[in-house]
Amino acid sequence: MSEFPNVFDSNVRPLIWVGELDGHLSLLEQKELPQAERWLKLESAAAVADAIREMSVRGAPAIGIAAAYGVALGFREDPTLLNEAAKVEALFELLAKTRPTAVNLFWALDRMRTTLGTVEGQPHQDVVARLLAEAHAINDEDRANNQEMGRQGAALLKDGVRILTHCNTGGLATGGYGTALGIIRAAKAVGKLQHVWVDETRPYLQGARLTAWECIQDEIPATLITDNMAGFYMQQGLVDCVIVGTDRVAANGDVANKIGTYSLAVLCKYHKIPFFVAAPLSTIDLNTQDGAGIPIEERSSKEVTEIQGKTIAPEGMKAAHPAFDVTPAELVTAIITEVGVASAPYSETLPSLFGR
Ligand SMILES: CSC[C@@H](O)[C@@H](O)C(=O)COP(=O)(O)O
Repeated sequence: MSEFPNVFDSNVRPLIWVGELDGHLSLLEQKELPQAERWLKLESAAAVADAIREMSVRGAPAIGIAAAYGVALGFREDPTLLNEAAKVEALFELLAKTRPTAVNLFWALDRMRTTLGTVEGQPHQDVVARLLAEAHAINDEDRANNQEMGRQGAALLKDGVRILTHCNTGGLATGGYGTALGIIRAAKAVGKLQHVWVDETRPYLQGARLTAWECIQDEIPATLITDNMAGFYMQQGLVDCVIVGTDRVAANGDVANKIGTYSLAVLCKYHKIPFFVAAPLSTIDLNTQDGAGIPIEERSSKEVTEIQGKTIAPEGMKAAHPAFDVTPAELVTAIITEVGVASAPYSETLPSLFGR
């Protein structure tokens, strides 16, 4: 049994620091959910980098939070980093190279680098303490931002809403509560939610394994569907809106998210259904002009030819696995953030969320 507070509620938090300065990062192993609830004990930057690369932790905000703890652990492990700039660069590179698409990773590393700049010349213990405090802040702020995003998003929805969602955007993908799934949680909390259609999200099955798990824990009324059923239920008039998360929003409002998101947006356009994107400010990348500038991660073809270690395609069959796609801004009804809701023209409304 887990030594942690009940994870089977809306307090699902995949990243928990245990102990003080000499403690460790406890990470809920997402590859084993829903079959097993196992917590990994991470005590080094390399272990954190592996956990991100191998998807023991995944989801844009959660990747960023893990990387922030990775920086703190890297400095704790090796006091010589204080005097060797090349080692600091190697640490940041180790973490930055884990996954390319979610901008939260780079956002969190930038924030840790800025923090590092404020403790120059200080004793090792103090530097580690400051870095750890920043990682905690990133973790806690993300959760609070998700709750606010939930409030903002729920206000847009009608009573009795039936929502379709893709991938996993819940507590597991964040510091807690979730982005798109956070809005769904909030809609339930205010009594507006009728039902959720959960896309299984081939090939990695984040919907079937993780979102379904969170819905069961929180008693969110939901039905699991395969990705190719979305159009069927829209045609039947049983979907009022789609809400998804995102790994990176470009300055023009193009949205990168889990492969299959673009197809949903096109279906929404045909069926005249609102297509909402939940994005904390940490996922909005004003430095990337449009979707063409967003790197799309290509993952192992085995994740397509195998399901949970069992081969489903004939030996020798090639398979492709772009892990994300880009939905053009023109298909996005609104982008819901913790500081407000943006709609087209995004090149004007997104900067204004940052007070620009
Ligand atoms: C809050 S989660 C938003 C996105 O990160 C989510 O929709 C997603 O695409 C996750 O992809 P993953 O490959 O599982 O890390």
